[in-house]
Amino acid sequence: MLRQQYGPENVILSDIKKPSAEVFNMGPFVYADVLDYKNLRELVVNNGINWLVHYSAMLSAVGESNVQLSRAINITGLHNVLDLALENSMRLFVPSTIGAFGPTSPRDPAPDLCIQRPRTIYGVSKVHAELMGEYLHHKNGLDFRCLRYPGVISAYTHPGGGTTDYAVQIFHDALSTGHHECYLHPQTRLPMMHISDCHRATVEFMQAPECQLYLRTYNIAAISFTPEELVEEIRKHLPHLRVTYKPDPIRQNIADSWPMRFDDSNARRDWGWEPAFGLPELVTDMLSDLRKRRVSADLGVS
Ligand SMILES: NC(=O)c1ccc[n+]([C@@H]2O[C@H](COP(=O)([O-])OP(=O)(O)OC[C@H]3O[C@@H](n4cnc5c(N)ncnc54)[C@H](O)[C@@H]3O)[C@@H](O)[C@H]2O)c1
Ligand SMILES: C[C@@H](O)[C@H](N)C(=O)O
Repeated sequence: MLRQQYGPENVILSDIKKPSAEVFNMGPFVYADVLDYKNLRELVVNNGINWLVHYSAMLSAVGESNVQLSRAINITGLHNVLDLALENSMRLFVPSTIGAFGPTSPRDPAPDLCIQRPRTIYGVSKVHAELMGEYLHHKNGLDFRCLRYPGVISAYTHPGGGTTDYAVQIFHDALSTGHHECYLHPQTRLPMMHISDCHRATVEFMQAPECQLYLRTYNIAAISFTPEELVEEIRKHLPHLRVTYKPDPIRQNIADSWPMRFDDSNARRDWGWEPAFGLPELVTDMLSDLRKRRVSADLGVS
């Protein structure tokens, strides 16, 4: 989306992992480790970067299995990015998450401002990011912007160690084996969002004039569903889909501590946030995208 608006050469992607050939050929891609401050600084200075979108992180479930690494990437990495943004007067976007709330937060819905006592290192690091960014905004004028994303559902990448991963994996399974084993209880309700809505929200928020922003961290919402409801919607397209439930105590415990719905009324009021994808649209789009991808990769479709 950014490359369409600003020109492919003006948006540089980075990671520590080699991208797919498709991503690599779309525009500039560089290696950047968020733990290597000198390298980050070189990239910013040499390329005259003025916006920084900081996605690198370890997600909730995988974070619990390596707390030290998660702390390094999510907290030390964030500090590097904050310092860099301040030093070079960049606009900085950092995503937060439904995981920034905990069992003592209001869950249905969770408002922007309420008790936040998450019980995962991921959640703790995201609350830290929200607070550090807001602190540097008020103290030093950093143009820090943060959206709390729901579980994001995309056909482009495989799930990366989160608690909401089932809602992506189920589409892959539905089109391959026709069987999905779900690690959450069928009635576990969580806020979710199609990747297109997530990208559009991020770009619209980054482009919003500062005078419209009464908060620096906003909830954004689109849909909220349970595994059972998702299965019912997928079965409208693939009636043969078989789902079994085998709750994983770690991920179930995390999901039970997160909001069931998000209150995003402030984002709607201040900068005009409006989601486009409901559950039926999300399911239709995911199945059609994944079908095309499987066919072009010469994989069968169940
Ligand atoms: N996916 C979701 O449902 C969701 C929901 C809410 C918020 N978010 C946030 O969005 C961001 C992206 O999430 P995602 O789902 O793409 O996660 P992901 O795990 O798929 O991707 C994280 C990326 O960070 C990279 N990374 C790891 N260590 C790094 C390092 N030292 N330096 C540079 N890069 C490094 C990884 O290589 C990977 O490409 C995260 O900040 C996450 O908290 C995601
Ligand atoms: C919700 C989000 O932050 C991520 N998908 C996770 O489950 O960890």
